[in-house]
Amino acid sequence: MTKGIKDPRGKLSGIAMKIYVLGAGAIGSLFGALLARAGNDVLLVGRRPHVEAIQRDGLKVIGVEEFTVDIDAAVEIPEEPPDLIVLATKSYSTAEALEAAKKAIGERTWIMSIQNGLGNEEKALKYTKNVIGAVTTNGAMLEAPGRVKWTGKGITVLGLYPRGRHPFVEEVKEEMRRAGLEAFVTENAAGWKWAKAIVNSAVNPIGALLEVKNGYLLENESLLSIVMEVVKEGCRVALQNGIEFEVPPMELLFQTLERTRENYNSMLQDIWRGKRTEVDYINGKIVEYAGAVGLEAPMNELLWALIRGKEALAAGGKNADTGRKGG
Ligand SMILES: NC(=O)C1=CN([C@@H]2O[C@H](COP(=O)(O)OP(=O)(O)OC[C@H]3O[C@@H](n4cnc5c(N)ncnc54)[C@H](O)[C@@H]3O)[C@@H](O)[C@H]2O)C=CC1
Ligand SMILES: CC(C)(CO)C(=O)C(=O)O
Repeated sequence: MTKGIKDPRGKLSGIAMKIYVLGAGAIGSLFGALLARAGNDVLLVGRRPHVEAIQRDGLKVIGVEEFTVDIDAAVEIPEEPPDLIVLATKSYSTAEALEAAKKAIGERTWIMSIQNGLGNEEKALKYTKNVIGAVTTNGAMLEAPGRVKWTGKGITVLGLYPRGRHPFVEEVKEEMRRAGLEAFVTENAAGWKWAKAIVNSAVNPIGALLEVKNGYLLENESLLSIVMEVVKEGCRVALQNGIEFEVPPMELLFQTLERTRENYNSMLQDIWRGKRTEVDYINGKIVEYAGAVGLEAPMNELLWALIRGKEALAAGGKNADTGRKGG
């Protein structure tokens, strides 16, 4: 287990960054564990069962790599401003999490969203101009309190949000690389966030409605053509909103489906757990941005409504086709 010696300022001596992970669930705990193992002063801010398990036994990482890290964890964010807040809640928790964290957002504090969906960085920009947008294709799952599974090694693209460059972004990229995360800087963070959201807007709801692995969408011709039409609709909305792409979403779609053939997507997993999904911040946001520029987004609108309906059924514990209780 790694643990540094705190200096009078409360920073671990000779440590690169003081980092709070706000919303330490699956992906936040993975990023936090890796950054802590690399010697950063990391605090995970999460929910009680997970926090207490970490305080008792450290945080165990399994899957791609296996290690245990002795890392600070708390249910409340401290007032002392860190260098970096990694925003890792689900998108529907962002507003509340940031409002609760505002006491910790100092003049020099940066906020980096590693979330899926649209609108998170805009919420962070209400508190500071120091915002980084990041897209990660790493996969993580919280197996139990105090234990996170690194389910898939991917890349993380990060940049000053909405676009541009800043030396601090390069520093974060270097820290992520030192931590064993494959990280790259982009000057077009907004374009990457939109490209990922457009891929999610097509893959997640269709995979969730049919309850199939991502690979099935590749193998079934008629389904793939629908997925591609949803991607095209999202691209039209993005371009009309002035978004440019470094990687075309259609290319990212096929890369993603190939790489994650065996995945049940996160929206389907949330539905199976009877949890709220992020559909409002994926398909819902695309519908909102379409309206803002006088466009219609009928496919996103339909998928948004269908997933809301499926969420309601799952929350009520009913299975649509039989009406029987449970899965
Ligand atoms: N899990 C994954 O493999 C990946 C997730 N993402 C994205 O990252 C974001 C987080 O996803 P997950 O880690 O899977 O979700 P999660 O639900 O496992 O983790 C979020 C955690 O934040 C906690 N939380 C919410 N509000 C809080 C607050 N105010 N203070 C403290 N804790 C709070 C929740 O209770 C939860 O434990 C989502 O936008 C997701 O789409 C992106 C890539 C991969
Ligand atoms: C890329 C994809 C679709 C992988 O499953 C994902 O981001 C998710 O499941 O939310």
